[in-house]
Amino acid sequence: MNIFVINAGSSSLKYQLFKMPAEQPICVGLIERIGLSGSIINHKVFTGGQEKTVREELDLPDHQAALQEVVKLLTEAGTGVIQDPGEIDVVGHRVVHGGERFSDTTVITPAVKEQIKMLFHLAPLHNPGNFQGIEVAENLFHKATQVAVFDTAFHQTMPEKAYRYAIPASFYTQDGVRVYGFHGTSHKYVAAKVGEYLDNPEAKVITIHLGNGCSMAAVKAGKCIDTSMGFTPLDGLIMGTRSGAIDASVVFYLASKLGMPMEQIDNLLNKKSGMLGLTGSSDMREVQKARAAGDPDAILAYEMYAYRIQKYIGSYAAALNGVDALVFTAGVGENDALTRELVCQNMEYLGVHLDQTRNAVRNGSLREINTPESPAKVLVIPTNEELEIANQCCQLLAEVR
Ligand SMILES: Nc1ncnc2c1ncn2[C@@H]1O[C@H](COP(=O)(O)OP(=O)(O)O)[C@@H](O)[C@H]1O
Ligand SMILES: CC(=O)OP(=O)(O)O
Ligand SMILES: [Mg+2]
Repeated sequence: MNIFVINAGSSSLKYQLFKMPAEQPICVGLIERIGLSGSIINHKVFTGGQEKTVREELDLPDHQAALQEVVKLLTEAGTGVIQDPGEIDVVGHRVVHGGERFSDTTVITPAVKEQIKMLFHLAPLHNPGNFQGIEVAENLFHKATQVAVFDTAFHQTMPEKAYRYAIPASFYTQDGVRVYGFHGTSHKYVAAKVGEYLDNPEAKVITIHLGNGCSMAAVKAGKCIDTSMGFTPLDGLIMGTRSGAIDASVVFYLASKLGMPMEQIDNLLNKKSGMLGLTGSSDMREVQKARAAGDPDAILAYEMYAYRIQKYIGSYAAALNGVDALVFTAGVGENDALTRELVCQNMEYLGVHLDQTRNAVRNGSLREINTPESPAKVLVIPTNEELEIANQCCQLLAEVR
């Protein structure tokens, strides 16, 4: 069975074609810096034991433009891997917000699409792009079964004390205002890898997903017990363009004292804040360069970014009653040794001891970066949301057939 997976993040579009259940990748692609100048496409094809990479640089203003490029790469001579769209049996879509309605992987029907559309305002950087992906895929691969895998699903195991807000209950029961949590597919994938690596299915793990969007999860015995994003992907950590946790009164102040319309405040906190607001760039590679050049804004932004993560580590260690492993994943978590170093400073009280030499190594596989004596493990685990989505599609279709 050929499963094509589309993972639209806020700044990126990732896609993979797999032969399942063998988990054999046929092509893998990553488009970065969507919406910024100089978007980068990396498209890799695996045929007959050989690997061929195509790299392109062009300006892609939005996810729609990015998807059009993907379609070209998939089908054109030289880069293509399919002759006929009918070769794709299933398209697996990452959908970020599933609301209260979707806690499991689901086959996409017109009613499901309607629901995803109704959640646009709760995930403005994501659900619209996810929806576009579904529409493009339905047109292109009209014979394929379209499946949605929700970022919110893995967090459904949180206890009520973790997912409720201390506001009158009717806002939860009638309006669904609660913590949902996001990046669930990634947290689930890396937490499972830690369980295997430690050979301890009961492990107490803190997963730290640092991409353009950033979130953490406290995971006990493979199940999420708390997470840092909330009702929407705006809460918690400092991100590429999002503020993360902020006193709600700031919103009232901006509205009533400064006269900012709600839409503008929403835009400010989701798209103009975080590292972008603090330094002028949402791309951690650029912030890192500025920091190395002595830019005080970049130095402070790095400190704030790491300090926020440390505070969540402390609270999740409390929630878990200890920690067996910290896991860094996603674009920044996998690649930025400096972030990992700053986060792991002053963590001896938790038994976290980072090994600088191991931390500096860069490769694409699971690696341990703590000292040999460190009671807690510190791991870098490349996430693979696409593979997790492909596996979940297989499981769902085995159940419904
Ligand atoms: N070598 C690197 N060093 C530091 N940051 C990096 C590196 N490579 C990628 N990143 C950062 O990863 C982030 C994107 O991560 P990713 O997980 O792809 O994001 P998303 O899926 O949220 O769009 C960007 O901020 C980018 O700067
Ligand atoms: C939910 C979220 O923030 O996703 P991403 O990091 O892919 O933008
Ligand atoms: Mg992502």
